[in-house]
Amino acid sequence: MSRNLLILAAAPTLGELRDTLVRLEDTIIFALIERSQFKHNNSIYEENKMSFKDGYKGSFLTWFLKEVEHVHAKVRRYQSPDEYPFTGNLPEPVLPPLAYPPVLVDPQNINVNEDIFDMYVNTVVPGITQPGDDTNYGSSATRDIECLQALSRRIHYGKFVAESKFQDPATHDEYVRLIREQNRDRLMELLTNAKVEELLLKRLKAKAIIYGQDLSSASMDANGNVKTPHESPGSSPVIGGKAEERAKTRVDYDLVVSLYRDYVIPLTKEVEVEYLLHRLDSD
Ligand SMILES: O=C(O)C(=O)C[C@]1(C(=O)O)C=C[C@@H](O)C=C1
Repeated sequence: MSRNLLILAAAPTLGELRDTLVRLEDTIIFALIERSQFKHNNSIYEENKMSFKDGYKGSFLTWFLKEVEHVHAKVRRYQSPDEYPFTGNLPEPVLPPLAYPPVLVDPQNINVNEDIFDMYVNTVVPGITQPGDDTNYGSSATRDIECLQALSRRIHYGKFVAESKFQDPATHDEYVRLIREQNRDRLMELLTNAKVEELLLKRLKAKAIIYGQDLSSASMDANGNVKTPHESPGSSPVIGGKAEERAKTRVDYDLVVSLYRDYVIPLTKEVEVEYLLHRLDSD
């Protein structure tokens, strides 16, 4: 179960944090499925492709992000320690500040959203969408923002994960020693748990396959019951399946797995290491 960051008396446990990361897998997979129903619509991402009546210079997506983040900043989104904006110069909230318990010690206010944005626009979108332009720019960019926000939240959760590892009595002294040495490589080794990563990738593949199935009339019998794999060989669930089977799911499950393996987990670990390297700055 995940916990409300506002009512935390102490740092969440590693188990609680991992539960939140598991839940965010669902959010991310569904957001990717939502985006993949529209074509690539590359015009959204090109700088100065569209002319804005308000004089803005940049891409349609960055303009949209700026507008959305302005509204969200006003309702205190970026005061929450697990929410990080992609744009700058945001307005002050219209509501009084909330008192978040000081769980994180984050003097640098580490924010890797630039890397997340580049990875998402240049690798994820071309991978999950069909090429071409269907002019659904607003709808596509709305889904893009949902994907970006979910990825950003997941990756910056690495700060909480790092804090709980730092506070774990079994490894605390070792972390303190490595932080004092500013030993990035050893910190990376110490915080890595290969077994957890392996299980995560297996679970993610199963989820992407199951959530990605199209339960349309072709996969139902006359009574509206879902056909089991042997009744409907062509549209069977495809755990361990081939490329042509993969194309029948709403999102390419191999792509979801490689997104996590090559970007989401490494960026989370990068956030963890950066956080730890600065953990003792104010001591
Ligand atoms: O669960 C952890 O211990 C984490 O640090 C999170 C995470 C991940 O990104 O999912 C990152 C590093 C570990 O090797 C395992 C998993």
